[in-house]
Parts: sequence; C-alpha cells; structure tokens
Amino acid sequence: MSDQRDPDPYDALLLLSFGGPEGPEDVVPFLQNVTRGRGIPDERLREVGQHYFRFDGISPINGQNRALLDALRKDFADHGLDLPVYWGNRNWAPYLTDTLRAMVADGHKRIAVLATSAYASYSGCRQYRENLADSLAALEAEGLDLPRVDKLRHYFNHPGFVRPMIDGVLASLASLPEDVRTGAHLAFTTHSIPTAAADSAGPGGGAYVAQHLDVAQVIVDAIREQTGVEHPWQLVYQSRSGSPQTPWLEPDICDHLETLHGEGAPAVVMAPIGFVSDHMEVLYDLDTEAADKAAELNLPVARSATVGADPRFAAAVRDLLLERAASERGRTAERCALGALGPSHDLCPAGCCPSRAARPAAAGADSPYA
Ligand SMILES: CC1=C(CCC(=O)O)c2cc3nc(cc4[nH]c(cc5[nH]c(cc1n2)c(C)c5CCC(=O)O)c(CCC(=O)O)c4C)C(CCC(=O)O)=C3C
Ligand SMILES: [Fe+2]
Repeated sequence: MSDQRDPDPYDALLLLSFGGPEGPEDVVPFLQNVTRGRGIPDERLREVGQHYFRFDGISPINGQNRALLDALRKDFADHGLDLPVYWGNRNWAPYLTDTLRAMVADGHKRIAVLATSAYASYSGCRQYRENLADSLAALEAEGLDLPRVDKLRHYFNHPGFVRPMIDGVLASLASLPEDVRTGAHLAFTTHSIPTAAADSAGPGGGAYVAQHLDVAQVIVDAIREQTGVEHPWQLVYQSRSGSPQTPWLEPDICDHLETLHGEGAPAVVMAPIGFVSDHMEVLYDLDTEAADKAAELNLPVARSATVGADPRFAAAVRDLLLERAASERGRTAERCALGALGPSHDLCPAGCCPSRAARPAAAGADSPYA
C-alpha cells in the first residue's frame, strides 16, 4: 500500500478536456475548432451554436473543470501529494499546446494525463491521444525537449466515479412523487456515436457500449441493495449529430421517453453516466430538450447528477495516478474497479479505437513519442 503513495516517476498531472465557449463571440470560433477540417460553413455553425447562444454563449464545461482542478489540488494537498495540476483543452483556451509548453518551461518531464472522458471510443480516447501527439509535434517544431505523457486508464468503473452516480440516482428517485417512485424506469444516457465507431471501440471492439452496460448494471444492483427495488432500465443515447445517412447508436433519449410513456411507465430517472460533468450536452440535451419532451408527455422525470468535482472523484484521480506510477516503477499496484469487466489497460494497444483517417496518437503502444 505504501507503494501507492509515491508519484515517482510523475512530476505533474495534466487535466485534459474538451473546452467550451465563454461568451457569444466565442461560439463560432469554438465550433470551428471542433469541426476543423470538415469544411462546415459558419452559417451552419451558427445554427449548431443555438444551444450555446441560449445560455449566453457560455458552456458550463470550463467552470466544471475549474471546480475539478480545485478539488484535485485540495485532495492532493490533504494527502501530502506534492504534485502540480495543470489544465489544457482540445478546443478552447487554455489550449493543450500552450499548457504543455508552460509545463515544459516549468521543467516537467513526465506527465500523467487525466482526460475528462471515462470510456473507450475514438471521440473519448484516441482523439485526445491525437491531440496530445499534435501538441507534442508543435513543441518539437519549436525545438523544445519533449516531456513524456502517459494517459491514465479509463475510469468508467472506478468506485470514485460510480459511487457518486449511485448516490445521484438515489437522490433523483427520492425527488420523484412517492406514488411513481417504485415503478420508475432508469434511463442511462451517454453520447451517441456512429455505430462503426462503437463497433471498433477498445482493443477488441464494442468496448464503448459494453463499458456503459457494465456501469449501469452496477448502479442498478446497488440501488436494489439499498431500496429493495429492481428498477427496469435501459442504456439510451443523446446528442447525436452528423449526417442522418450514417447510423449512430439508438434509441435517442427523447424517443425512449415517448416509448416508455406509451408503455405506461409512471416516471423516469435520466442518469447521464456517459459524462463527467454537467456540461452543455447535459444542460441542453437532457435538462432542456428531454425535460420539455417529458413535460409534453406529462411524464415525471428527474435527472441525476454527474460526478463533477465530487471529492470521491478527486480521490479516484489520485488513486489512478499513484496506481500507474507504481506500475511504471515495476511494482504491482492495486487497481480498483467495480462491475464485471475489471480494470482497463494502462496503454492502448496499436490501432485501438481507430479513426477513418489514421493519424499519429501519443500515449499508446503506437505512439511516435517515447
Ligand atoms: C463520445 C463523445 C463525448 C464524451 C466524451 C468526452 O467528453 O470527450 C463527447 C463530449 C463532448 N462533446 C462536446 C461538444 C461537441 N461535440 C460535437 C460533436 C461530436 N461529439 C461526438 C462524441 C462525443 N462528444 C461525436 C462523435 C461528434 C461528431 C463528430 C465530431 O464533431 O467530432 C460537437 C460539434 C457540433 C455537433 O456536431 O453537434 C460539439 C460542439 C462537449 C462540450 C460540451 C460543452 O460545451 O459543454 C463535450 C464534453
Ligand atoms: Fe461531442
């Protein structure tokens, strides 16, 4: 156990996230960053940006990440872990390349990376690794000595991620009127992705859906143990984008609410297990769109909390970092995981979560960097 208190060889933690706009003038440039290289006209981006304009152009994601940074720094300080925590994003300031450059200037050589995405998939894992490779290439072109970056393993089934969600679902159930509570359905939601991306997610394929189903089962079992009620449940999807010709994971949460209503379900708890914080996909797609749909159907719904800056999640990040540090030192580390799938791999194998256009990706077996 003492082995898991030593951060060596790591000298810093980098929180790597999506980024989001912080005012109306940021919205189109942010969406240009997200959709770069796909030639989407600004006019269409302004349409896509309607979700953001409804909230004064402010995505909640940056505030969520600032709160998580505070929670991480507090957790590290409370546990005598003297490791600086930095923050960089894929699509908005503070940009990943700028943060990595600052980390190099501060003398960091061996960086553990926590991405704000818990599951395997191209969008949730490999794309972040590609962003890391792009940033390292930019620093290399500037003649800087490159740090080594290691991405911490997927944490979808880490107790520090799952337990706050169990409490969230229990709180949502408790918030429903008593006469509909016992019969309430649980709708676990995550970001829809193209079915082709789902098929090829993780080392053996299919990992995105399998991981969500495993987490959902753990939550359902925990709720049965605590309340004595086995709620009917299903994994459903939200936030689909892209061309209607391309198949994406279904059903959508709004269609699912209609189906459940048609089947006579008395109430639904929507549990966004696919997301780490209450960012725009949660506030718009669930709290606005799906909530409006439920109101139209006269179906009582509650939306459960994401982990956000829960201290148990901050502690889980420390655990993941110390676990990986131990295994990098060649020690056997305790690897916490709930559910049936067990702890995820440290290093993504070559070709894990492939994209259509193969691009270099750091922090995996096929990384061009050490
Ligand atoms: C799996 C997944 C996660 C979870 C893992 C993770 O967290 O990384 C996620 C998170 C997020 N997605 C976000 C925002 C967007 N996602 C888009 C587009 C897309 N997402 C996809 C997948 C995912 N996305 C996919 C397959 C696309 C289409 C292709 C593409 O464009 O790559 C677009 C483009 C416009 C549109 O097509 O609607 C936007 C603006 C925000 C920020 C929210 C905020 O601002 O609070 C967050 C956290
Ligand atoms: Fe997305």
